Order: sequence, then C-alpha cells, then structure tokens
Amino acid sequence: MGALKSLNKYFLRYKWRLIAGFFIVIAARVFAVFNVDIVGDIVNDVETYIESGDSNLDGLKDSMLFKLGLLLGAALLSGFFTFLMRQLIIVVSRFIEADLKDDVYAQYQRLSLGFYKKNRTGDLMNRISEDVTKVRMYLGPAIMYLLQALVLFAVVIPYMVRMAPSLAAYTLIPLPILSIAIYKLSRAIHVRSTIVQEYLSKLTTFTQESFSGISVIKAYTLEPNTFRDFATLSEDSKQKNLNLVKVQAFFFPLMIGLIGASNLIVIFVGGQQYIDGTIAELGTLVEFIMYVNMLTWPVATVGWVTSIIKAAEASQIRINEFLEIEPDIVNTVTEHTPINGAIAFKDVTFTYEDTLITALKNISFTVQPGQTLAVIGPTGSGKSTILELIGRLYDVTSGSITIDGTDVKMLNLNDFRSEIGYVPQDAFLFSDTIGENIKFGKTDATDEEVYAFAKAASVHHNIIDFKDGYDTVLGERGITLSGGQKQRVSIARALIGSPKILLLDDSLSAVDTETEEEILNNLQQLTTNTTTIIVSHRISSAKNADQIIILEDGKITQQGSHNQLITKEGYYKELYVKQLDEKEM
Ligand SMILES: Nc1ncnc2c1ncn2[C@@H]1O[C@H](COP(=O)(O)OP(=O)(O)OP(=O)(O)O)[C@@H](O)[C@H]1O
Repeated sequence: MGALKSLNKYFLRYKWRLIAGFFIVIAARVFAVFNVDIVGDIVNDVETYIESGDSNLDGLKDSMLFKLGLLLGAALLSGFFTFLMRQLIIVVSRFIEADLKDDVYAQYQRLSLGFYKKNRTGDLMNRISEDVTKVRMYLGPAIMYLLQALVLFAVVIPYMVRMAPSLAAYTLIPLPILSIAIYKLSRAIHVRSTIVQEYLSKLTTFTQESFSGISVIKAYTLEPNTFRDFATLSEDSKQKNLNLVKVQAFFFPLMIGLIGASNLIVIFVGGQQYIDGTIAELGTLVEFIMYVNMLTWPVATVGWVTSIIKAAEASQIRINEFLEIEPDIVNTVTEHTPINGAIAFKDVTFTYEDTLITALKNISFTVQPGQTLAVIGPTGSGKSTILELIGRLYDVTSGSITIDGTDVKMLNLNDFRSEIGYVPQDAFLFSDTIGENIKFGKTDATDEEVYAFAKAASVHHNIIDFKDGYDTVLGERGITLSGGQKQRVSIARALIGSPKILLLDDSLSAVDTETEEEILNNLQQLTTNTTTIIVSHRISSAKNADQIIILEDGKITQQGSHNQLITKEGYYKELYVKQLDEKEM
C-alpha cells in the first residue's frame, strides 16, 4: 500500500466531497437494512394474525399498508443516497484521474530529449492511459465498494448475531470462502486481462504502422504479407481473449453457487431452529435470507477490491518512479540572462548515452554575434549534434559551450531557448492551421507578421494558392505539405520570433536551388543581428557563410571561408567540384 500513499494529496484536495460521500454511504446502507427489518415485521404480523385465529382482517390490512408505505419510502431514500454516493465518490475519482494525468503530462514536458530516446512510445502512452486507469479503479469503485461493504458488515452482522446467534454463525461461514475465491479469481482475471491488453496494444501499433506506411505497402505489393502478419497477431490475441473469458466465466457461477449455499443453510438450519423453537418468529428467517443476499455482493467485492488495489499499487509504483525522474537538463538560473549570440565550443566531446556513439570529438570553434557559420560534412559526421548541443537538448560530455563567454549551463534555460530559432531536420508541423503553425514561433504574432515571415521563407505564394490559405489545416485530416513546403513553413516559424541564434539543420535540402538562393538572400537581410548556423550537404547553402567548418567522423578536418576552402585539397573542394559538375550536366 506504500505507493498508494502518494495519492493522499489528491484525496486531501477533495476531502469535503469524500467526507460527504462517506456519510451518504452510511445513510444509503442504513435505509437498505431498514427495508429488511420492515419485511421481517410484515411476515411476523401475518404469522401472529394466522396464529391468533382472528377473522377481522382490517387491522392487519391497515398495519401492512402503513409498513408497505415505509418500505417504499426507505427504498426510495436508499436509492437516492446510492445515487448521491456514486455522484460524490466516482466523480472525485474522475477529478483525481484528471489531476494525475495532468501531473504525468507535465512531467513528460519537463523531461529531456534523452528520456524520449530511451523509452518506447507505447510505454510512454501506457503510463498516461493504462496505469492511470488502474489507479482510478482504486480511487473510485474500489474505495466506494469497500466502504459500502464495511458499513454493511458493521450494521448487519451485529444485528444478525443479536437476533439469532447460532444461525448467524452458520450463515456467515461460506462468506469468507466466497471472498477468498473471488480474490483468487480476480487475480487470475487481472493477469490474463493484462496479457489481452498487451495484445490489443500490439494490434493497435501494427494497424497504426500499416496506415502510416500504406504507400510503401501498396508500392511493394506487401498487402498479402501484412495481412498474414495481422491474421497471426489477431489469432494470438483471440486465444488470449478466450483464456480470459474462461476464467471470467467462473465469476458469476461461483457467486451464485455460494449465495445458494448460504440460502440453503438459512433454510435448513433456520427451519430446524424454528421448528424446535430456538427461533421464535418466521420473520427472522425471511430477514436472514434477505441479509445473506444483501451481504453476498459486498463480500465478493472485498476479494475483487483487494485485487484492484494490488493492480493499482503496481501501476502507482510505475507512476511514482516516473514522476521522480529528474530531467538531465535542468534550469538552475532564475534571473533573466539576455544574450548577444556569440557562440564558442571549446574541446567539446559528446557521447550519446543510449548508443554510446561519440558523435563529437574535441570540437572547438567560435562564431561572433550576427555571423553565419556553415557546417558541412558526410552523413553521420555529427552536424546535427552540434545544433542539439547549442539548443541544450543535451549537455556536453566534456569541454564547454559558451554564449557571450558564459557557459550555457549558467544561462536561464527558458530565456535562452526563447532566443533560439531551430529548424530540425525532420521539421514537425502540428495538426493545426498553417498560420497557427507559424505562430508557434511567436504566439502573439499578428497576421501581417505571419505573412511577412512566410514571404521571407518563400512559402507565402504556395500558402495562398491553397483554398483556405493560412487557415488550411495540416495533418491527418488536413492537407499534406510537400517536403520543401514543410521546410519553408518551419523556417518561417523559426524566423518569426526574431531569434538571436538561428539553427538550420539541412533545412533547404528539399527546395530547388533557385528557391534556396532566394531564401538565403532573404535570410542575409533579416539576420544581420542573428548568429546563424547552417548545416548542409550543399555548397550553395554554405558558400556565403562568414565561416565554414568541415566535420568528418565527429572531428573538424577543415575550417575557413568558401574561397579559402576551394583552394585546399579535402572534402570541401571535392564536394564543390562534384556539385559544380552536376550543375553543368
Ligand atoms: N539521438 C541519438 N541517440 C543516439 N545516437 C545518435 C542520436 N542522434 C545521432 N546519433 C548518432 O550520432 C552520430 C552523429 O549523428 P548526427 O545526426 O549528428 O549526424 P549528421 O552529420 O547530422 O548526419 P546527417 O547528415 O545524416 O544528418 C551518428 O552516428 C548517429 O547515429
């Protein structure tokens, strides 16, 4: 139960509703028990009337009518309080579920990029859906049923013992057996339903992936293979479901069997005791049968609830472990730290923790504020890593990165990131309108600003050609932009915030050379006060940069301006000659 203690703070948040819920549970159960008492009374009245041999029915009729009225009143009140009880306790569990989801999501936002590289999307999704749902079952139904059961035991059992002690003992004997059996069955159901859930996730992931990769599947006529794989997975899933259904099928027969056994005991033992006079009134037998039926479900819930609590505890342990993870990158500086944009790498080495690939080896370079640096190099040489380190998506393994002479770790992270315009290689656009996607770079931007920066990124003319212009929705239900259009919308998003540092990761690779030139010219005008780093495979993107570095296998092998580098033997000159030849062809 240790892990579940961390939920206490949420309980405290809604304590008044829970306290009210507690009293209402008592009221609902008391009225339910009152009903049984009245039924017992009615039977006793009839018995007394028959035994008295009185031929006048009027007195009996009046008293029965009155008691039936009471019965109706108590049933209505019990129903009303049961409704209120669910409204309070189940609603609180929904509130806490939402709070917990918010906390889990907030932690996702806090964690650094490295965390996401180490964990699979499915597992990340599970924590916010599956695990939280299991905890909610404890917060709502488990607590409500347990409370209901405890109140009922506290009211009914002493009453039964007082009425007929030995009959009470006989009747109550099967109930703990029922509770233990239901607990064991619930555990078995839980284990099997977890497996079913895993298969459901596999099926969902499989289907999702086939939807995303539908063009590849069709182009390579992979439909039969995909279908075969799906059918195998579906068959396995069906088998697991059948295993689950088998144990689930025991649940109600077990309950009905044990209720039947208790009823038989009441009738058999109670009948004998009535005959030999140990029990004076027939009403007692009727009340006992009603109590046994009333107690069966709460007794079963004790077993069921115990298994829910166990499952919730396992989920809460996972949630707690996750909430306690500290992000690798933390902001330790609270005061504002405006920057000018001078970047210096000093002996920077960086190893990715998950793959242990050393992407950068003793890198040193400096860029003055407002200057442009181009980074050129073969694929996998570490170019993107440089940009990720500048944006502090990771921290260096050794060496240092300074901005205006201050170590990046000493800058206010939020301030610093707000000064950066970053266009990653796989520029991601959200399922929103094009206009809103550009505004992500500056949430209070005016429409005029959006148009101006879309023009600077040479994408305005494409956008206005769409039927809905800037209101065109992107993503699953919307339009799909071409690779080049996506890149340019992302550039507009980076530029609109007027960043001090602009990082372009191969961001012009999907546009033709004329558009590339147009954008680079616009950038030159717009970024006189912005330090720009352009990662590229194209000489055309690098040639006008103030400084170019060549990166090979994580090391700087050449450094200089375009004019200097084309005269030196090496990667840059080779690339220049190759791309010149391609252009002439
Ligand atoms: N998130 C990551 N986790 C682990 N290893 C990574 C990660 N990102 C990159 N790497 C590895 O680090 C090395 C450098 O990668 P990087 O993306 O910086 O190269 P790049 O020069 O930008 O390549 P490209 O031109 O293909 O984009 C590669 O060997 C790559 O496999």
